[in-house]
Formats: sequence, structure tokens, C-alpha cells
Amino acid sequence: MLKIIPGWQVKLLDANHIQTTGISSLELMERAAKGFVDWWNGKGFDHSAPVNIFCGAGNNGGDGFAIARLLDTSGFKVSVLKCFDESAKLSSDALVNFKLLPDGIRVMDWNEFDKSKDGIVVDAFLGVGLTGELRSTAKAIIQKINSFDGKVISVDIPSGLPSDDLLSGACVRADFTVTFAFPKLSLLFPEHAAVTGELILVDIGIADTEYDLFDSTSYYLRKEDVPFFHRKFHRFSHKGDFGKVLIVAGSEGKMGAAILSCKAALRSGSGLVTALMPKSERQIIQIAVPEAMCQFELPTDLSRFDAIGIGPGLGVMGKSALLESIFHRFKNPMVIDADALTILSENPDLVHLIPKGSILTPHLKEFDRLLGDTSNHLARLEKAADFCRSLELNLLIKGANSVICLADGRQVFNSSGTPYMATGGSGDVLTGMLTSFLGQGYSSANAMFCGVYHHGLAGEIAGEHYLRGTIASDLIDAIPETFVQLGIS
Ligand SMILES: NC(=O)C1=CN([C@@H]2O[C@H](COP(=O)(O)OP(=O)(O)OC[C@H]3O[C@@H](n4cnc5c(N)ncnc54)[C@H](O)[C@@H]3O)[C@@H](O)[C@H]2O)[C@@H](O)CC1
Ligand SMILES: [K+]
Repeated sequence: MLKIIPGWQVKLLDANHIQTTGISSLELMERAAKGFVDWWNGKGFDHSAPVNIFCGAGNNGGDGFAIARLLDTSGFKVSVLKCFDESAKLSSDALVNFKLLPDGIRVMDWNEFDKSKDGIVVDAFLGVGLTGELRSTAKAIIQKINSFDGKVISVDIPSGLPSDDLLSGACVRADFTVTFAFPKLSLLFPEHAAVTGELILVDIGIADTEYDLFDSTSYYLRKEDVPFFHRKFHRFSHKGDFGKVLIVAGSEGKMGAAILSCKAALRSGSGLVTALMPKSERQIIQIAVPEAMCQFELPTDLSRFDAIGIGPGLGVMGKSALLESIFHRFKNPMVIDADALTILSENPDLVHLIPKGSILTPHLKEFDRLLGDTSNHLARLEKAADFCRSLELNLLIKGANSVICLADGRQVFNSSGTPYMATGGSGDVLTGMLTSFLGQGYSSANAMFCGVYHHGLAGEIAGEHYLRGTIASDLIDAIPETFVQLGIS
């Protein structure tokens, strides 16, 4: 996993990399620019569209000059818009790249930008070096960029956005943000989604181990990290090794949730899935998921199950006693979602009975109901950290870039997923997947890394086919393909 460090420490990260590898800071800037242009070329932008690059006087602007040169070489019609006056002192690497601009590139003042013309704007005005309140000219430049109707692509971070804090002033509204080395924390906050747009991470050759020098509890979970967290099974493995799980879900009119959880658990590799559900609804699940067994009363001995997932479609009325009995009878980590979370928020004493190491999966509203109202993501992350540490529980804050908050204090932001997953039943699928991995003997942390990443990837695969027509069942159908893509047998 990639550590997320504060923006002000980027200079230290770079300095250390330069010292240990012997490369120059200019080469690092060139790698950033190359990485940006590689992504750009992959997008297949129209070559006839003029590219207007707003460049500041710092290294963010330096990236912009280097990008301008590389895009010019690729055959794009590039203009550079200087966001500094004649008296400004450019950073040394920015100055080198400014001087390297080919003759064919038109260099203008930012206020000469004609927003009515077509094209693409690249925002290389301010990066992680932003400090304090925006100066008035900076606000005017940001306004100018935002007055443009076409595509805006921010380099490293949308100009004006503080790297680790909440946005309080003006900021470029980007369609894409191409960030370097690691995602800056603020790019992962839901309240900044409208300014960040789609987030792309470009590797500039800094090894994960180079982050060991920095203290941080925030991490980013990438595709390449996930195989490491999976258990390996061998040819003598039998269905018992793949776990026996109990899914406590469904009620009259809400059996779909139970079906989705059970199917997702099976598709994620569970050996045996039992559904605890009302007897009156048994035909629905037995027809929809013939592989699942049914149970209509809570068994006295729950120790025969390796993991339990509870909540989807369960209903709330009169169910707190059931939850309490399960907490008393089962001592291993379980997955707690949906209606079970609502029951907990209405019966806060029950929270202390939850088996240690369990996984709670609230979306933002459920989070607020359970832990109290939070006004922003930063406050939410802090609250979640306290909750997890003090109760020895794990919590997933669901949303874009869902955050895996672990009892050991780490907070891991997921990178997979798509807005097409915002559809009824998507959470029920996740509950089944997480329960499945727990049942297969994964630690709670590893079950979360794998479950959350595969769930997001399943959404991406399904979303590619069905776009906004994606439904939760499509995610289940895509689970096997997630294993293929990650090389997990
Ligand atoms: N390891 C990495 O992540 C790398 C980062 N690079 C780039 O370097 C950037 C950081 O460069 P710098 O540290 O030079 O900083 P920036 O270029 O982000 O910002 C410095 C500039 O912002 C202006 N500024 C600061 N606060 C302001 C305010 N409140 N109002 C108006 N103007 C303000 C300063 O006068 C200066 O011109 C990154 O964002 C990234 O784009 C790359 O060049 C290479 C590697
Ligand atoms: K920028």
C-alpha cells in the first residue's frame, strides 16, 4: 500500500529520492511531465483541439512548461499562459523548463486567455506549494480558468485546493486531476469530488519503501497491492477450508438483500453459505440461490460458522434481541451492515458487545447516526479513528474512495470503483464479499482490503458494460472476472 504523506513533506520525499538514487530534481519533474503526457496520449484527445496551459512560477508551473514541450512534440497546438509577472522569481527547475519551451509555443499572459475558444485547459498554476490564503491575482486566475466551458485537467492538484485540508476559498474545478507519486489526501474527500473530477495517479519512480521515513496513518490501496493480501489455497483444499458463513439478512419484502449477500459470498469463494431468514420467505431464496442453505431459528451453537454477516434487509423492529444474542454467542469477527447498524445506533449499549475485530460498513448517513453528526470528512476520519481504536473494531466509510479504518489506527483509501455503483443492493453485495473473505480465514484487515477492492473492481467491470444501467446483480456477475484481472486462482 502506498503511504499518503502531507503535501508539505513532498519536498523531503523528493530530496531523499534524489539523494538515494542520484537522479536530479529536473529529471523527477521530467518523469512527472512524461507520466502526464502518457496518460494524455492514452485518452486519445483530439489533436486539433488547442491546448492552453496555465503555468505558475513554482514547480507546478515547471511541470506545466515540461508538459507543454512534450505535447508540442506530440503534435498538439500548445499555448502557455503565464500566471506570474515579469518581476516573479521562478523556481530553478521551472526556469529551466521555461527556457526549454520550443519556439512554436505561444507564450501569453494569463489574462489574454480567450475562454470562448474551444480546446483543453491544463491547470499547472498552483500545486502542493500553496500556503495561506490565496492572493487576489490567484483568485482572478482561478476564476478565469473556471469561466472556461471545456475540459480542464489539473496537474497534481486543482489550483487553490490545500493538499491536506478542507477547501475554504476559490479553487479550479477540474474534470481530471493527474496527481504525482501519491494521491494528496484532500483529493480523496467527498466534498472535493466536484473540484477533483476523475483522479489519475502517475508513478514517478519513488519506491513505496521511500515513504517509510514519514509518519502517517493514511494509505492508498492500489490494484497491485491486493494479491498480497489474498490467502493461497492448494489442491487438497476442501469446501470446509473455504469457510462456512452465516448471512443474517432479509425480511418480508426485502429478501433481495439476502439473495445478493448470499450470492456475493458464494461468488467470492465461500464453501458453504447459510441464510438465517424468516421461514415464510424461504422459497424466494431457495429458488434464487439454490447453493445456499436456510435456517429459520438462530442456532444455539454458532461456533460451526467461520464468519457471520448481519444486516442487509433485516428490518429493525424487534430485531435488537437477535443482534444481542448473536453478539453473546459468536466471538469471532463479523460483518455488520445496513439495518444492523441502525439497530446499533438506536441501542448504543450493544456496541460494546460487538466481537473485537468486527467490520462495520456504514455509508455516510449511517455513520452519522452511529457516531454522531460530522460536518466534514476530516472530522469524520478523526471520529472513526477514535471509535476503531477504543472499541478494537474496524469500520468502512462507504462512498467514492471508501475508507478502511482499522483498529490499529491505519486509514486506507480504496482506489477502485465507479459512480455507477451507487445503486440499490451494492452494499449488500459488499457485505457478502467481506463475510466470505472472513470465513475463508482472512484477517479482518485483509478481508477488508480484498473485499473492498474487488467490490469496486466488479463495479468498474460491470459499469463498463452497463453504464448507468448497472445493477447490484451485475456486480456479482463480475466478481469472477475481478479474480482473473488480479491473477488470483
Ligand atoms: N514528488 C512530487 O510529487 C513532485 C512534484 N512536482 C511538482 O511540484 C509541485 C510543488 O512545487 P512547489 O513546491 O514549487 O510549489 P507550487 O508550484 O505548488 O507552488 C509555489 C507557487 O505558488 C505560489 N503561492 C503559494 N501560496 C500562494 C497563495 N496563497 N496565493 C498565491 N500564490 C501562492 C508561490 O508564490 C509559488 O509561485 C507539485 O505540486 C508538483 O506539481 C514535480 O515537479 C516533481 C515531483
Ligand atoms: K495545479
